[in-house]
Amino acid sequence: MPPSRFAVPAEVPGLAARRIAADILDGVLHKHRTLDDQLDGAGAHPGLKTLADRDRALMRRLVATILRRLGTLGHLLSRLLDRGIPTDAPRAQSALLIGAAQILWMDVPDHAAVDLSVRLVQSDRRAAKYAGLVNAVLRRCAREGQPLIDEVKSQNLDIPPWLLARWIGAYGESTARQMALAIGYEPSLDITVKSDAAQWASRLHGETLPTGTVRTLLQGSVTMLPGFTEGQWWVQDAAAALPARLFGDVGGKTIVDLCAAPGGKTAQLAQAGARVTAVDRSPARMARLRDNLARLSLQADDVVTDGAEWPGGGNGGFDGVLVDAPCTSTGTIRRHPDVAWLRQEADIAALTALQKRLLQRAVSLLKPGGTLVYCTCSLEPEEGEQAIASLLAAESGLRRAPVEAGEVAGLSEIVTANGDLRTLPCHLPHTDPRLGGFDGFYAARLVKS
Ligand SMILES: C[S@@+](CC[C@H](N)C(=O)[O-])C[C@H]1O[C@@H](n2cnc3c(N)ncnc32)[C@H](O)[C@@H]1O
Repeated sequence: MPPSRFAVPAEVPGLAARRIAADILDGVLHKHRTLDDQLDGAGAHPGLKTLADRDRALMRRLVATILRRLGTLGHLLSRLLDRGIPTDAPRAQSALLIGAAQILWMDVPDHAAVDLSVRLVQSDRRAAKYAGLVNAVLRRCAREGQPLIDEVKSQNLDIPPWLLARWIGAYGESTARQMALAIGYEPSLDITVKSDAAQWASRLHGETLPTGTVRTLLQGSVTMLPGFTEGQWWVQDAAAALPARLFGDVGGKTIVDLCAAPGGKTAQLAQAGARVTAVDRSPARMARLRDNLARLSLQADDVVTDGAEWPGGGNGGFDGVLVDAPCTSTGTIRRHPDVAWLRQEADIAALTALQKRLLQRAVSLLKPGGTLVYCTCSLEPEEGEQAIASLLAAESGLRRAPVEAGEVAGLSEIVTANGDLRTLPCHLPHTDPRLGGFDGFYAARLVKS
């Protein structure tokens, strides 16, 4: 049997983390695989298991930084390379990106960043011939990189042009550029607590947002943090925590969560006393929902099926239905920077068709007087405002129940003129920008007559 390449003895410290980062980066950029898919579950990179916690955290941060700064890095390398990035050796490209990102944005000494990238190319058959080039370009990057990226700071190169153009169309030039700027910062860790937010904010070295979410800059594995194993809280962006609250008092009510996994909103509803039926099409994601609920000691019925086809429980309708629909996820780019480069404009049409089917089914599952909450983590109006406008135009038995600012901690800037929620990455500004911002979410509340 050939020796595993992850079992090579006495490797230079830190090289394995860079090699795995290069593999994962290649996965996103050349094989169109998501980061989630490569970091967790059955498709996870096999080398991850061999890394110490610290190296694994560094590797994740490195890949996320590169994807968050990919447009700027591409511009920089094109300025430093006379003949462009070598196209016949993907490892040369990833070694350049890895080296430059560490030099410019991470706390890694320049000489170590250059040396590790040179070793990366030397250990790849096709890229080895570029070792001298990688060495020279990264040394230049250490000397000249910062002024070169400062020159293009205002151009928002890290959001793909098609997407930035859409945001300018939807939100105006100034807001769209503020959104792009906010997405450039590393995201905080946001946590929904079962109770006593102030105590958990103190224990997790964070702060409590006006909406009740605990926000911290702690890094590393969340499973090691106090309260995780005890099931006292779960990870959930502050904006993602808002839609489930639009049902108001759910104690004893029957609520279907039609796209439920991995269960953040199911957990909120169950914690608030609802009798929840969690539906999701993905068996793997539903397994995560079950694990999460078990850790949190919360109960929900679960059904693995296509929510757009699910006939319901046959009990004459539910008090509430939540549709947290699959979407382009462009509101989550700060947390999932691969989304910016994997999504294409054509995806929007396919997803809006699915969102429409799920909404139609949700309406039929409601009893008269029941409440429908629809939300997406997308910044694209087709998946938010326009989806609800079309539904209201088609269903005369539905009316909007406008959200009041008082229901969302008085944050009137996140309530639209129609009474829907629209959070943006540039909302919730903070003196430390790493502690500011929301995921981009849309939510509407409708009532069946
Ligand atoms: C935005 S995520 C839901 C997140 C979840 N509500 C939470 O708060 O943790 C969308 C989910 O929809 C599921 N999904 C996609 N198409 C579906 C369908 N036709 N029926 C039911 N679930 C679907 C996906 O598997 C995914 O888990």
